[in-house]
Amino acid sequence: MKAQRIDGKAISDQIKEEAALEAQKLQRQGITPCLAVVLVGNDPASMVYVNNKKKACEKVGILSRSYELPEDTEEKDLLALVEQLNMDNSVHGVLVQLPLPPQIDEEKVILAVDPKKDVDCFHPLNVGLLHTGQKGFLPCTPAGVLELIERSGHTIEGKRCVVIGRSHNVGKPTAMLLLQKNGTVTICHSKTKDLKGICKEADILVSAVGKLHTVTKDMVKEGAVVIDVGMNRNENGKLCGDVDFDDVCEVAGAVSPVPGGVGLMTVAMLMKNCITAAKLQNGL
Ligand SMILES: Nc1nc2c(c(=O)[nH]1)N[C@@H](CN(C=O)c1ccc(C(=O)N[C@@H](CCC(=O)O)C(=O)O)cc1)CN2
Repeated sequence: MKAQRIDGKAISDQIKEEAALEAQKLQRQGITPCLAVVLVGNDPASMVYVNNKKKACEKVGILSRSYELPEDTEEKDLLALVEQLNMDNSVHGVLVQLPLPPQIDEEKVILAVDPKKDVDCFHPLNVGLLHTGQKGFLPCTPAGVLELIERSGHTIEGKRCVVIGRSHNVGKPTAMLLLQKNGTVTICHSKTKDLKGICKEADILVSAVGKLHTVTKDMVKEGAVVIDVGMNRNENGKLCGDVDFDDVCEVAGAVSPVPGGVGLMTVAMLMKNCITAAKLQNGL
């Protein structure tokens, strides 16, 4: 059996096209959606991601405003910038790229972003809305995981879903979204006993660990949908996920690759959230 390769490029392009149509509608009403992107320091990966976000904005018709601060920026200066962006009515979304340098408390910065402009959906108020099933932003990477599953033709309702990883920004919210789609969800982590046995039961397996070779073919049920959220470098510096892609393709029904999978969806879902933010702030 050869698994379907889930095409994150095609699906993310489709979502960006949908966002572009929404942006055009807003433009016709005199509203230009605007995202402020704040980058602190010179982390090369963060610079690539921020650039990808700016390019996506351009493609969709969202204005992006870029704020690049030095590595030694003090926490109070970053908080002052966030506050200024919160108060600026022409800015609909505020995003501070993570990770931040060690002198800055990430939690404080997340709390400082106005929940109405929190297009990352990291603020506890938005996390609370998500967990109680209320309307609001959806966290970009987890929402991207669900879109990859559904838009590649797979349903979640009634399926056994296993998420490996319990991070606040990816593992937990992904599990929550799968639950909201009526999946039967298990979260596994570093202390889980019999990881292999639990994974082998999964119809939908999501790996968000950040460790090479976390998922091998002996852990995968025949025909399962496997979504790889990992972002790792192998010994040659090549970007790889958590899943042994070729190996797992021999048993799975569908697998998302890295690169070309969830990462692209993160940016596409961010575009959707920027449109949502612009609409909400204009009473639409
Ligand atoms: N404020 C935020 N910070 C971070 C987030 C986030 O959602 N908000 N997520 C990650 C990084 N990230 C987005 O910021 C991100 C990671 C990967 C990709 C991506 O397009 N990946 C490509 C490969 C790109 C490459 O070659 O390096 C892929 O998987 O195909 C986009 C965004 C941490 N910080």
